[in-house]
Parts: sequence; C-alpha cells; structure tokens
Amino acid sequence: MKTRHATDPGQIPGFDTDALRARFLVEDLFDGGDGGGGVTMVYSHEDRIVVGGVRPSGAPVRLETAEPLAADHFLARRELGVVNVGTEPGTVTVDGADHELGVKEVLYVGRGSREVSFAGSGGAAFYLVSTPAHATYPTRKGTLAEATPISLGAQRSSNERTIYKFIHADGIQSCQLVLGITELADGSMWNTMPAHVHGRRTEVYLYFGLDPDDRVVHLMGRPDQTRNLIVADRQAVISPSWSVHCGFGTGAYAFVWAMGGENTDYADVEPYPIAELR
Ligand SMILES: O=C[C@H](O)[C@@H](O)CC(=O)C(=O)O
Ligand SMILES: [Zn+2]
Repeated sequence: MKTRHATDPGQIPGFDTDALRARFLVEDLFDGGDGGGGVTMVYSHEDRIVVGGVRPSGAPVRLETAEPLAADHFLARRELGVVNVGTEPGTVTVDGADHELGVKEVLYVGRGSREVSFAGSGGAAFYLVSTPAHATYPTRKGTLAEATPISLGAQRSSNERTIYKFIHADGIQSCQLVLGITELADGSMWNTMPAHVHGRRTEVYLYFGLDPDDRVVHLMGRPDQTRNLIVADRQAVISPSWSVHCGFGTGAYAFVWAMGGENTDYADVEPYPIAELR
C-alpha cells in the first residue's frame, strides 16, 4: 500500500507536471498488484480514502490489511465500495457469502467484515474505494437498474450524461462513502459541467471504458487557477476538498465517482460555471 499525503492548494503553483501527477493521479491501480496479482492500493490522507484495483484470474485474491491501517483486518474500522469496471462478471466473497458482480455493478461492504476476496476469469476488474467507518451498515449489492439514473446535460454542449447513484443518502446506506457511476451519451465528451467544488468532501474519479489511444483531459485545482491532468483508461484522480473536477474525453468513457468526508449529501456542491474558471 502506497501513501499519498494531503496537499495545500497553495502548493499547486509550485508543482510541475510530474509533481502534480505524482500527487493527484493514480496510474497503476490495475497494473498487477503489490505482491504480483494482488490488490494494488493507495492510501490518501485526503479524508483517508483508500483506493485499490484488482484483476483476479485463477485463485481468489484476498483483501489484506496493511501497515497504515494498524488493524488486524482491512475493514476493522472501514467500509468499502467495490465496482466491477471490467468487461466480464466476477465474484466478491464477503465472510463466505458470494456476490456476483456484473460489469458496472457495485457492492457495498460494511465495517467489520473479516474476509473479503475477489475472483474472476480475467475480464473482471474490481475498483475499490474505502473510507473510515464508525458503524456497520449491511453489505449490499447495487445494479444500474436500481441506481435511480439522473439524466443531465445536452448534446449541444457535449455533456449529455447519466448519473447512477449507488451509495448515497437515499440509496445504499453507509457512514460516509458516497459512490456512483456516470456514463456519457454517444458523442458527449464533457463530464461534470458546470464544474464544482465541495468543501466538505474529497472525491476520486476513476475513468474507465476508454480506448487505449484515448485520454481524458481532467481539470483540477482552485477554480481561479486550474491545472490539467492527461488521464488514461483505469486511472484515478484524487480531488481534495478545494479542487474543481471535470474533464473532457477524446473518446467514449465512463467513470466511477466516490467521495468521503463531512456528509453524504450529493447535492452539497458549489458550482463554478466555466466563465468563472481560470
Ligand atoms: O460530486 C459529484 C461528482 O463530481 C459527480 O457525480 C459528477 C458527475 O458525475 C457529472 O456531473 O458528470
Ligand atoms: Zn464532485
């Protein structure tokens, strides 16, 4: 498990491209794993969000605890969201119960679950997001059909998209994790317009479904001083509470958005129209 420390917005003007990418872009979640085929994890001190990736094939891969958690199992004081961002279904086993996760399906795993493992025949890719938890909510699967889709944007502004909320105040219950998937309509390229900041939460975007030669140009930074990150398929961007987040793809894509922090109110955002961005 690698550690990313929290950052101050005042540091941004001093960061060159590599420094910016090293702090806010997570490039290698699905590149194999720490122990060869294990779960790759990054612990961010921004709201103590842990993100991970695993592509199981063959023997099931266990979710192991790690030194920064100082806990005898990973979920001793944490909750977890799992999303299959792969191309085939896979299975997540929680304390002996199997949960089959199709593509773009989500499993919420409650605090205190002791044994979590991931299985698949190569096409499943499980994206993990975990936040600290003070109480136990039931482990529950969510499908796209149950995720109350919201349609936003317009073709004319190239941001027609559907937001599927899975883990949120009126959906799958959690302590602080809020998680969903956004799909762009064919030909629509902009996500999250107008861009926004939410001072009470950190957010992580995991872009997926992008062709190998395509990229998302992701905007971050303070609204009056934005920077960009060029993001490839299955890479994640950490947005601290002070950072805008939105992006434009050179080809079709979807993304998982996940937040942790002060509240689980999806609507608690401060919008910044593009004319106010610098
Ligand atoms: O705080 C909310 C998140 O940034 C996303 O849900 C926004 C998003 O998916 C979109 O508008 O395209
Ligand atoms: Zn947001």
